[in-house]
Amino acid sequence: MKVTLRTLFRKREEGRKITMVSTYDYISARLCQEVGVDCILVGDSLGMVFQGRDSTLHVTLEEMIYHTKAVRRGAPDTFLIVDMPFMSYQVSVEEGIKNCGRVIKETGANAVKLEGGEEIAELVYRLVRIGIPVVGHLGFTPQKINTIGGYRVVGREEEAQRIRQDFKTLEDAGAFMVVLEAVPWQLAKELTHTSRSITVGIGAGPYCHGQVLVFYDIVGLVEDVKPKFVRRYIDGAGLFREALRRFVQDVETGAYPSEEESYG
Ligand SMILES: Nc1nc(=O)c2c([nH]1)NC[C@@H]1CN(c3ccc(C(=O)N[C@@H](CCC(=O)O)C(=O)O)cc3)CN21
Ligand SMILES: CC(C)C(=O)C(=O)O
Ligand SMILES: [Mg+2]
Repeated sequence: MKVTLRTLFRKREEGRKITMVSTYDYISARLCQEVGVDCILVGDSLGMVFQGRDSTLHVTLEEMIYHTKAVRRGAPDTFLIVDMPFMSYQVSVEEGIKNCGRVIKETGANAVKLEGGEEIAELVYRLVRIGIPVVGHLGFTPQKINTIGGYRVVGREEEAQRIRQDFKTLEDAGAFMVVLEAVPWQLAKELTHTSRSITVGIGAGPYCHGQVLVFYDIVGLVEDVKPKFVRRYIDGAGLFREALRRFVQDVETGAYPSEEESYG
């Protein structure tokens, strides 16, 4: 069954949690759909996780489109959200609309995600009226790493009021969902309980309507960063290393391939 906006809001109304995974490829997307993940986000975290960059700032629109097409082939029925990359929607409302429109037309995604609050409100309003569902992203917003000044919780003390205001502004502009990243759980709880939209937390505590993590974090393949909020469900890197070691050993010793694994 295809996941739609209505499915997601029905889940919210019934008090059932919404699941989202950020991933970038066909194989992992297939697995997500198979186990019933509601939403896949093609996150611009691919700049760090897939490309090995030290921030998300270098990712291009073409790269996001390329990965989204692969993910869509693996997960045709999942609600698919594309993270709009840095500088693809900040220059002007017109350019933002053009780029978001391209993404939707070329990839078959269902929605776009934009970082920020008041500064993107006009764009959010226009997109929603055009017919493009918008996901907001508040708290720690990686595309502002250089002004935020590194990885940290955003929304303690005076910053909380800014986030409350931005949250309301996004909802008023028509955002149907808001990702809350690295905000104090008390603030995420308050926003969730006063919201019309769907809140999805990452490092925002247990009270959001849904939770999102990066696929490669969930399966323990990311070893260079381990934010406090990540739960690694298996030691993927350990399992993969072991498999590779055995392959190398088998080739070197002649144990692979056998005649049965060959063509006569
Ligand atoms: N693999 C991966 N998972 C993510 O969740 C993720 C990315 N990459 N890249 C894009 C953003 C950046 N994120 C990050 C990356 C690192 C920390 C981190 O190192 N946090 C530490 C230190 C915090 C501090 O210095 O105060 C932590 O303990 O949480 C947090 C969020 C979340 N997103
Ligand atoms: C972690 C999620 C929210 C994200 O923005 C990403 O993967 O880029
Ligand atoms: Mg992102």
